[in-house]
Amino acid sequence: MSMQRQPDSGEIVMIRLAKQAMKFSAGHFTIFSASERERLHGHNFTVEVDIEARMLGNGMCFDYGLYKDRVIALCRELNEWMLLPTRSPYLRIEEAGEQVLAHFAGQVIPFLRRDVRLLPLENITLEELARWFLERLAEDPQTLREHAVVAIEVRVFSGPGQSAGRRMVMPQ
Ligand SMILES: Nc1nc2c(c(=O)[nH]1)N=C([C@H](O)[C@H](O)COP(=O)(O)OP(=O)(O)OP(=O)(O)O)CN2
Repeated sequence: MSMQRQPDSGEIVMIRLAKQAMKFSAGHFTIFSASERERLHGHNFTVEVDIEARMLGNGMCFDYGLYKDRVIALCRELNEWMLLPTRSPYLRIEEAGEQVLAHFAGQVIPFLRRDVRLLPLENITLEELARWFLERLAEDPQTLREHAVVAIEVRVFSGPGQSAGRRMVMPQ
Protein backbone atom coordinates (compact mmCIF):
# COMPACT_ATOMS: atom_id res chain seq x y z
CA MET A 1 0.00 0.00 0.00
CA SER A 2 1.62 3.31 -1.04
CA MET A 3 2.00 5.85 1.76
CA GLN A 4 -0.23 8.86 1.11
CA ARG A 5 2.38 11.62 0.73
CA GLN A 6 1.61 14.57 2.96
CA PRO A 7 1.45 17.88 0.99
CA ASP A 8 4.63 19.80 1.66
CA SER A 9 2.79 23.12 1.92
CA GLY A 10 4.39 25.42 4.39
CA GLU A 11 7.87 23.86 4.24
CA ILE A 12 10.53 26.51 3.53
CA VAL A 13 12.64 26.14 0.37
CA MET A 14 15.45 28.24 -1.09
CA ILE A 15 15.30 29.46 -4.68
CA ARG A 16 18.67 30.63 -6.04
CA LEU A 17 18.71 32.83 -9.15
CA ALA A 18 22.14 33.43 -10.72
CA LYS A 19 21.43 33.68 -14.43
CA GLN A 20 24.08 34.96 -16.85
CA ALA A 21 21.73 37.79 -17.82
CA MET A 22 21.82 39.10 -14.24
CA LYS A 23 24.66 41.50 -15.02
CA PHE A 24 25.38 45.14 -15.74
CA SER A 25 28.42 47.21 -16.70
CA ALA A 26 28.78 50.53 -14.91
CA GLY A 27 31.27 53.16 -13.84
CA HIS A 28 31.77 54.33 -10.25
CA PHE A 29 34.31 55.31 -7.65
CA THR A 30 34.26 54.24 -4.00
CA ILE A 31 34.53 57.06 -1.48
CA PHE A 32 36.54 56.06 1.62
CA SER A 33 36.48 59.34 3.57
CA ALA A 34 36.01 63.11 3.18
CA SER A 35 39.36 63.25 1.40
CA GLU A 36 39.98 59.80 -0.10
CA ARG A 37 38.30 58.13 -3.04
CA GLU A 38 39.21 55.83 -5.88
CA ARG A 39 39.74 56.99 -9.39
CA LEU A 40 36.76 56.57 -11.66
CA HIS A 41 36.61 53.01 -13.03
CA GLY A 42 34.11 50.35 -14.03
CA HIS A 43 33.11 46.76 -13.56
CA ASN A 44 31.07 44.06 -15.16
CA PHE A 45 28.86 43.51 -12.13
CA THR A 46 26.86 40.32 -11.62
CA VAL A 47 23.95 39.69 -9.30
CA GLU A 48 22.71 36.58 -7.47
CA VAL A 49 19.45 36.39 -5.54
CA ASP A 50 18.40 33.81 -2.93
CA ILE A 51 14.69 33.75 -2.10
CA GLU A 52 13.44 31.73 0.88
CA ALA A 53 9.74 30.92 0.56
CA ARG A 54 7.14 28.50 1.79
CA MET A 55 5.92 25.68 -0.45
CA LEU A 56 2.43 26.41 -1.79
CA GLY A 57 1.39 22.86 -2.68
CA ASN A 58 1.52 21.34 -6.16
CA GLY A 59 5.22 20.59 -5.52
CA MET A 60 6.36 24.19 -5.83
CA CYS A 61 6.61 27.55 -4.18
CA PHE A 62 6.01 30.81 -6.14
CA ASP A 63 6.85 30.99 -9.87
CA TYR A 64 10.46 32.18 -9.72
CA GLY A 65 10.29 33.31 -13.37
CA LEU A 66 8.67 36.52 -12.13
CA TYR A 67 11.71 37.36 -9.99
CA LYS A 68 14.20 36.27 -12.67
CA ASP A 69 12.63 38.77 -15.10
CA ARG A 70 12.53 41.45 -12.39
CA VAL A 71 16.23 41.10 -11.48
CA ILE A 72 17.24 41.17 -15.16
CA ALA A 73 15.14 44.31 -15.68
CA LEU A 74 16.79 45.96 -12.65
CA CYS A 75 20.23 45.10 -14.04
CA ARG A 76 19.24 46.80 -17.30
CA GLU A 77 18.34 49.93 -15.33
CA LEU A 78 21.97 50.17 -14.13
CA ASN A 79 23.67 49.01 -17.33
CA GLU A 80 26.10 51.42 -19.07
CA TRP A 81 25.74 54.33 -16.67
CA MET A 82 28.15 56.26 -14.49
CA LEU A 83 26.63 55.65 -11.06
CA LEU A 84 26.75 58.44 -8.46
CA PRO A 85 25.36 58.30 -4.88
CA THR A 86 23.02 61.11 -3.76
CA ARG A 87 23.27 60.26 -0.04
CA SER A 88 27.05 60.35 0.44
CA PRO A 89 28.15 62.47 3.42
CA TYR A 90 31.23 63.48 1.39
CA LEU A 91 29.94 64.06 -2.15
CA ARG A 92 27.71 66.93 -3.26
CA ILE A 93 25.81 66.49 -6.53
CA GLU A 94 24.93 69.60 -8.55
CA GLU A 95 22.71 69.23 -11.61
CA ALA A 96 23.65 72.09 -13.94
CA GLY A 97 21.81 71.91 -17.27
CA GLU A 98 23.42 69.22 -19.41
CA GLN A 99 26.07 68.57 -16.77
CA VAL A 100 26.17 66.83 -13.43
CA LEU A 101 28.91 68.24 -11.19
CA ALA A 102 30.19 66.01 -8.40
CA HIS A 103 31.84 68.09 -5.68
CA PHE A 104 34.37 66.13 -3.62
CA ALA A 105 37.16 67.30 -1.28
CA GLY A 106 37.27 70.77 -2.83
CA GLN A 107 37.33 69.50 -6.41
CA VAL A 108 34.60 69.46 -9.07
CA ILE A 109 34.20 66.32 -11.20
CA PRO A 110 32.08 67.11 -14.30
CA PHE A 111 29.89 64.55 -16.06
CA LEU A 112 27.43 64.81 -18.94
CA ARG A 113 23.89 64.42 -17.64
CA ARG A 114 23.22 61.80 -20.32
CA ASP A 115 25.92 59.51 -18.85
CA VAL A 116 24.93 59.68 -15.18
CA ARG A 117 22.45 57.72 -13.11
CA LEU A 118 21.92 59.10 -9.60
CA LEU A 119 21.11 56.45 -6.98
CA PRO A 120 19.68 57.12 -3.48
CA LEU A 121 22.66 55.42 -1.83
CA GLU A 122 25.46 56.51 0.54
CA ASN A 123 28.22 55.16 -1.71
CA ILE A 124 28.48 53.15 -4.90
CA THR A 125 29.81 50.02 -3.21
CA LEU A 126 28.82 46.38 -3.50
CA GLU A 127 26.96 46.64 -0.19
CA GLU A 128 24.95 49.64 -1.29
CA LEU A 129 24.22 48.20 -4.73
CA ALA A 130 22.92 45.06 -2.96
CA ARG A 131 20.67 47.37 -0.90
CA TRP A 132 19.35 48.98 -4.11
CA PHE A 133 18.37 45.62 -5.62
CA LEU A 134 16.89 44.38 -2.33
CA GLU A 135 14.75 47.50 -1.84
CA ARG A 136 13.50 47.34 -5.42
CA LEU A 137 12.64 43.62 -5.08
CA ALA A 138 10.79 44.32 -1.81
CA GLU A 139 8.73 47.21 -3.27
CA ASP A 140 5.51 45.17 -3.42
CA PRO A 141 4.93 43.59 0.02
CA GLN A 142 1.47 42.32 -0.96
CA THR A 143 2.87 40.21 -3.79
CA LEU A 144 5.66 38.94 -1.53
CA ARG A 145 3.01 37.85 0.98
CA GLU A 146 1.01 36.11 -1.76
CA HIS A 147 4.20 34.32 -2.81
CA ALA A 148 4.87 33.34 0.84
CA VAL A 149 8.36 34.83 0.59
CA VAL A 150 10.13 34.60 3.96
CA ALA A 151 13.45 36.31 3.13
CA ILE A 152 15.44 37.64 0.19
CA GLU A 153 19.22 37.88 -0.04
CA VAL A 154 20.91 39.79 -2.86
CA ARG A 155 24.62 39.34 -3.61
CA VAL A 156 26.41 41.75 -5.98
CA PHE A 157 29.80 40.86 -7.50
CA SER A 158 32.26 43.38 -9.00
CA GLY A 159 34.06 40.42 -10.52
CA PRO A 160 34.71 36.76 -9.77
CA GLY A 161 35.45 36.16 -6.10
CA GLN A 162 34.48 39.64 -4.87
CA SER A 163 30.94 40.37 -3.65
CA ALA A 164 28.73 41.76 -0.92
CA GLY A 165 25.39 40.29 0.19
CA ARG A 166 22.43 41.85 1.93
CA ARG A 167 19.42 40.02 3.39
CA MET A 168 15.90 41.17 4.22
CA VAL A 169 13.50 39.08 6.33
CA MET A 170 9.90 39.79 5.37
CA PRO A 171 7.41 40.75 8.08
CA GLN A 172 5.11 37.71 8.44
N1 LIG B 1 33.51 47.34 1.54
C1 LIG B 1 33.89 47.62 0.28
N2 LIG B 1 35.17 47.90 0.01
C2 LIG B 1 35.54 48.18 -1.28
C3 LIG B 1 34.58 48.19 -2.32
C4 LIG B 1 33.22 47.88 -2.00
O1 LIG B 1 32.34 47.87 -2.86
N3 LIG B 1 32.92 47.61 -0.69
N4 LIG B 1 34.95 48.46 -3.60
C5 LIG B 1 36.23 48.71 -3.88
C6 LIG B 1 36.63 48.97 -5.26
O2 LIG B 1 35.65 49.74 -5.98
C7 LIG B 1 36.85 47.70 -6.05
O3 LIG B 1 37.47 46.72 -5.28
C8 LIG B 1 37.78 48.09 -7.18
O4 LIG B 1 37.94 47.02 -7.98
P1 LIG B 1 39.31 46.19 -7.84
O5 LIG B 1 39.08 45.18 -6.79
O6 LIG B 1 40.46 47.07 -7.67
O7 LIG B 1 39.41 45.58 -9.25
P2 LIG B 1 38.74 44.25 -9.68
O8 LIG B 1 37.31 44.22 -9.26
O9 LIG B 1 39.04 44.09 -11.12
O10 LIG B 1 39.51 43.17 -8.81
P3 LIG B 1 41.05 42.76 -8.96
O11 LIG B 1 41.45 42.30 -7.58
O12 LIG B 1 41.82 43.97 -9.40
O13 LIG B 1 41.07 41.64 -9.97
C9 LIG B 1 37.30 48.72 -2.87
N5 LIG B 1 36.81 48.46 -1.54
